[in-house]
Amino acid sequence: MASSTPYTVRWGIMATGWIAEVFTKDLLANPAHRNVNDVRHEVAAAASSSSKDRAADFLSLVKAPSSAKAYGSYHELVADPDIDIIYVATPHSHHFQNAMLALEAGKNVLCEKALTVTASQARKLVETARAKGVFFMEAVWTRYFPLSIQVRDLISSGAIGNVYRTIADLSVGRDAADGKIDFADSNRMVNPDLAGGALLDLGIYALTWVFQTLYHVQPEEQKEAPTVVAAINKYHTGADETTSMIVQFPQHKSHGIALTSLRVASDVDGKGSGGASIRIQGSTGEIQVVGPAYCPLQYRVIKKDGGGQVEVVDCPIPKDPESGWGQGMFWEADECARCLRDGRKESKTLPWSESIAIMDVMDETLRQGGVVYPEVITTDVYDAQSPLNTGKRAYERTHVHGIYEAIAPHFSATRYKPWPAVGSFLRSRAAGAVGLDVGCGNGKYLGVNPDVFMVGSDRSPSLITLARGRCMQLQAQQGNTAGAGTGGEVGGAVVGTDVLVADGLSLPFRERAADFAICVAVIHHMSTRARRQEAVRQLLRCVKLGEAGQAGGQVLVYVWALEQGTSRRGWDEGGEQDLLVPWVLKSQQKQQKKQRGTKNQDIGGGDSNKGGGAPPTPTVAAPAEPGAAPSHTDLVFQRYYHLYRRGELEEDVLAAGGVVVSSGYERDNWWVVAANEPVPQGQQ
Ligand SMILES: NC(=O)C1=CN([C@@H]2O[C@H](COP(=O)(O)OP(=O)(O)OC[C@H]3O[C@@H](n4cnc5c(N)ncnc54)[C@H](OP(=O)(O)O)[C@@H]3O)[C@@H](O)[C@H]2O)C=CC1
Ligand SMILES: O=C1OC[C@@H](O)[C@H](O)[C@H]1O
Repeated sequence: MASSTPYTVRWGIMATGWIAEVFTKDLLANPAHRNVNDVRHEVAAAASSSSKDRAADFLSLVKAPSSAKAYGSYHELVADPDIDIIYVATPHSHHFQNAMLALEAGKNVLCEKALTVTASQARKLVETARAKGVFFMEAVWTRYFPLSIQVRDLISSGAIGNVYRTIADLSVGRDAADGKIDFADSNRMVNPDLAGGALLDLGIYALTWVFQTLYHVQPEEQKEAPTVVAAINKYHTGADETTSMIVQFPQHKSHGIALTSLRVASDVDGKGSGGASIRIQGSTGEIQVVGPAYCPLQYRVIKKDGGGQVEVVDCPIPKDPESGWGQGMFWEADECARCLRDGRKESKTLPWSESIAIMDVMDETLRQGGVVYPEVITTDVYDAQSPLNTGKRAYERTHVHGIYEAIAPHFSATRYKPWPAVGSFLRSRAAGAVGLDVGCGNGKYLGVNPDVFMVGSDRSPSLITLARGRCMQLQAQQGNTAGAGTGGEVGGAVVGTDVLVADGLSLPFRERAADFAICVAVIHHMSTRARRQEAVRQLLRCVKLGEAGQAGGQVLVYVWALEQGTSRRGWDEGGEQDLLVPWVLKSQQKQQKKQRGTKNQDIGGGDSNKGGGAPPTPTVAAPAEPGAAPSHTDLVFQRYYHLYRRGELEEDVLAAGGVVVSSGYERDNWWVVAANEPVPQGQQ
């Protein structure tokens, strides 16, 4: 119902990435140019989890009005009373926690697709929206296109008879010559930490077409949840690269074939020569939808008795002539506005139950294909302080990963002696055992026991380059010139080492692959307890289980202690546990002098594994650790540490599902030897 004064919705934009930009520019396009006069949109604020500056830059990029506020955290955004609805534009991995943050704050929410990582998360969001009495919708923009509305209307009117089959494909050909996919492993498209993979990002659109043509149009009382048979090819990161689903509605005698891939393309030459990517097949005709499944611009109707005539309907996206902008995302925003205006909590075009039904299909598909995402992104337990809500990732990126990248050579030059207790642990491992060194830094532990096979991993590519050099050196020393990662028999001793870049929170090793693992001075760099516990869980996952009465694989973990009463640092019981600790990069001249005179016993929380982010901006000559005052030419990098209090590491082992074999304190560090719960005999 149109009124003379358009209903105005004030939007808060959560995240500042690609789609946030596209959507926000669409919000700012004049609705009159798409013949919409009953609603309008205002951009009230944007928030970045990285910094307030980034949010401000985003607002100026999209040309938001100067009244729009910039926030440096998602928490501040959802607390703003001048916002009616939050648009969640973070990666899929974050949707559950971020949407929940907004719903819990009593905000209406439009959340990007795929709604969540799991169906159970989607159900929790819906329950919360219902309990809070707020509007909530999944942002599948395609549903609100005039083209989609026309196609659904044609089906409902019986224009092609009973629809028995829909074939829908959304695939992008990013196959690379070296067998890889043309996305960096860290990219959200293939990174399991960000719920990457073809299905959740692209397959959702193929399923959208299956659902809006076979399910949405079913009469309410006959709505039928489908079954699914799926096949998945996994990429080396663990995300799905090609996924095919047969979605069956047995009572309606219909099949949906939903296809998606990062290897092959729906539009093979980028010119549309591949034909329609969606075919909706009815008893008396067929509708073909042309263009990418997320943003099709044409459909064709072919009737069985049409004598070869094809009706072609173009549905262009109107642009705002002033800005030249218009991408078609404004239609879903208009739907949100109308729902808010009319007091509706869910959209009839994409009801909650339908989003959940689609998530159920995706859940089952991932299950059948064996795709497993990390717990931190699949949990359906809301945590306002989850790193997904606080942006601690950015904090670690700045104060851990980036720093190790920047200081790697200096760090390595001062960290070459194995800690004695770690050395003893390694030397006591059985000959032929396979061990992991998670957060291996420059690889100083890799050659301690030449009778075991060691695989080192680290988050920092620069440190791994140094560690790789160390592997080569070890093998050369032992007469094996074959190079790192090869192993071989040398003078009776077996040499086997290899190194790779990997994040301690998503280790690429097969479950139970190792006999033991070490993780020295790594976990204290993780900025939430959940992440620290997840790191322990990952280590335990990689080592063998023990049968009743028999020890399984052991995991040695070292972390920096809060109780450092005897050290010069002055930290002790009851003090602040989360600290920034300076790393002073001495001016070159001083460094050379120091290295010549160094007797580095090298114990203390100075090692790390974390690296790979953007290089941090060091300060010059900030106060350093007591006794190490920097001069004005020194660079000072602030590294983040969580200092463990007595007993905390053991608690984390238990929380991660492990058992404590032994534990103790050694020179400013707490350590623990952990293992998995022994498996009762006969159950292994
Ligand atoms: N409807 C559509 O056509 C499209 C929808 N999408 C959907 O939008 C969502 C975002 O995709 P897209 O914009 O391409 O992604 P981008 O990587 O471009 O942006 C994601 C943003 O999320 C924030 N963020 C918070 N935590 C993280 C993290 N750990 N890693 C990366 N980013 C983080 C960042 O903003 P900040 O630092 O400011 O917090 C970042 O800029 C996805 O769910 C995707 O499926 C994507 C493209 C098209
Ligand atoms: O939603 C989307 O549509 C367009 C694609 O390029 C993008 O990867 C996806 O997120």
